[in-house]
Amino acid sequence: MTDAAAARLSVLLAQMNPTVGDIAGNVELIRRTLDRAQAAGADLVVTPELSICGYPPEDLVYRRAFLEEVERGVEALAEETIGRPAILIGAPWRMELGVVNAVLLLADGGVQAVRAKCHLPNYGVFDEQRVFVPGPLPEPITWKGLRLGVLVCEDMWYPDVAGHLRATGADMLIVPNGSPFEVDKHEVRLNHAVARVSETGLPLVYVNQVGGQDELVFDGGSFVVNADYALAARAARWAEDDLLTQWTKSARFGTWNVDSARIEPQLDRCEEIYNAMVLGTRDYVGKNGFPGVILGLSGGIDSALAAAVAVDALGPEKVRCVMMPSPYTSTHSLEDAGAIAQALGVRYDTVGIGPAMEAFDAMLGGLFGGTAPGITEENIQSRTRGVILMALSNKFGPMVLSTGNKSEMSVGYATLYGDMNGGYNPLKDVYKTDVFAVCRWRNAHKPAGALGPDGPVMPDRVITKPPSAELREDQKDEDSLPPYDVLDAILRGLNEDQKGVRELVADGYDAEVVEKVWTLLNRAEYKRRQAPPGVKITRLAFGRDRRYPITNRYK
Ligand SMILES: Nc1ncnc2c1ncn2[C@@H]1O[C@H](COP(=O)(O)OP(=O)(O)OC[C@H]2O[C@@H]([n+]3cccc(C(=O)O)c3)[C@H](O)[C@@H]2O)[C@@H](O)[C@H]1O
Ligand SMILES: Nc1ncnc2c1ncn2[C@@H]1O[C@H](COP(=O)(O)OP(=O)(O)OP(=O)(O)O)[C@@H](O)[C@H]1O
Ligand SMILES: NC(=O)CC[C@H](N)C(=O)O
Repeated sequence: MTDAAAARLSVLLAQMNPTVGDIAGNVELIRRTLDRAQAAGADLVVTPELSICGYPPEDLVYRRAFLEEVERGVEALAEETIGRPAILIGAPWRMELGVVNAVLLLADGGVQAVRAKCHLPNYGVFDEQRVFVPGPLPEPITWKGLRLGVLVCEDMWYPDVAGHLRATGADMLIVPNGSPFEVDKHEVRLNHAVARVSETGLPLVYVNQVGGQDELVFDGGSFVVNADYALAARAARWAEDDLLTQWTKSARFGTWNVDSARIEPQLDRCEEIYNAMVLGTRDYVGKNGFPGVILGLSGGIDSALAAAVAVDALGPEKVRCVMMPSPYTSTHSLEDAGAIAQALGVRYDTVGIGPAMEAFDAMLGGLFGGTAPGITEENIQSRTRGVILMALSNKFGPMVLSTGNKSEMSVGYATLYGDMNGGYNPLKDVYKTDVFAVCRWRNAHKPAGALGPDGPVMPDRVITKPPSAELREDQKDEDSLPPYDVLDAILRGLNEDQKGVRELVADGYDAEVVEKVWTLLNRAEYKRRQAPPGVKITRLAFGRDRRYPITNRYK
């Protein structure tokens, strides 16, 4: 593509994994992408939203030095474009109206154009109105005779920006995104894209970020929808990808369309959830510089899944598991924990907690004299395990993974400063019923890019036996909680669907059970506020998605 009369164009969708705040590192990533794009013969490279600083930069945007470093990075990249492909990059950008969430066209050695995001999302996990000002409706960027209609992420979720670009002569819509993962969200994105194509008659290029950032994970899945609504290209999910697309201009209609590109397959629900946990864990551990992780392996399903995720994310040599039996630990738990460690190929140690339990009984006996043993003593077991894991973390450096699933985090069935210890929790947004399904799925499949074993990662018995915390004789989770299928259905109603107790009772759930779950859910807010971060998977994850007061008398 060299001039206005040309009818061919090659666009590279650069689905990259930037690190928030690592401007030099991200500039280098973009520079290398530019090298590959040039080698592949691309005319234009499109990178994700705020690609130079990573998304979301949050309050870093308030810092002048940060914005200045971004500007220097942009200048350096602009110089790289002499005699090379042009590139659209995302950057927080100082303008007269304030700091905007911008897209810049770098070409021929300079910044050729700047466009700002109009719709700043401020719901769910997003807080963009806190740090950015909205831009005016953008007009197309003229480049080599083409009119590029650039809009940023949330701008694609409404008709007005695309409509204005169409009205002002855009040839195509190009959307850089920082769109975090939620189960089934790729369909939602595609539906918005097709709606914009249908309203404007223009093809649409969607480029998403990939990678983990604290509680968010970005799943990639960049794509192109042609003007006839056909999906013309789709990049890999859950991995960096350069998706090269070849475009031609129809001599008859004057429209641009992709006529050759890869279309990667869709994934099923369990594979999505599993990949989200793996990438979230890999990037949290890697981007925060830990040599590996350590976790308590009980022989139960939650720690088995956390261990499998960690091994698939980091490789077995970076995962350490510790069995910490008490007098209540069953033989099958010891056998199963050993079998899981063997299947995963991880270092496995055993540290019994019996001596600590006796020591606490002796130390506290004088003060506890005359009281019946109960939850207090059970929590001491959990806390002893937490102390052991934190000691190993301090001594050898691996970060502790905590393993509480979303059902437990909802009702507060976890011990503060005990099994809630940890730096990151891969299962935090996965309900127990999904834990079962995902374990079955992983035992039968190994996802692309996983560093763990090809075969099963845990014995079947770990999935089929009744869950138990083994904090006293013959304890089962279902002694104190409704069966997990009922509990999770009620929790999904209360959490993701924002239903009230009365609505759930009208849906057929037992009033007493719903009341109990609602009370437990509210009461556990203080625990969740002290819980480690974990990857967002559902429409409503605990964390920024759900901001409830701790001190709260609303019934
Ligand atoms: N509003 C509030 N704001 C701040 N702190 C508050 C608080 N309310 C209580 N607290 C504090 O929290 C303490 C209670 O919390 P905590 O010490 O954690 O103890 P607690 O929640 O009473 O007990 C732990 C629960 O988790 C269950 N558990 C434990 C371990 C594993 C599993 C499993 O199934 O995997 C289940 C166990 O059966 C029990 O129901 C109170 O003693 C008080 O100090
Ligand atoms: N005997 C044990 N040895 C090592 N770690 C343990 C042991 N018991 C509990 N833990 C740790 O504490 C976490 C919570 O354990 P608990 O058994 O109470 O609950 P759970 O939700 O049933 O988890 P799991 O399914 O992993 O057993 C476990 O996931 C594990 O990391
Ligand atoms: N970065 C954004 O603007 C994200 C908001 C958008 N609705 C999404 O999740 O895809």
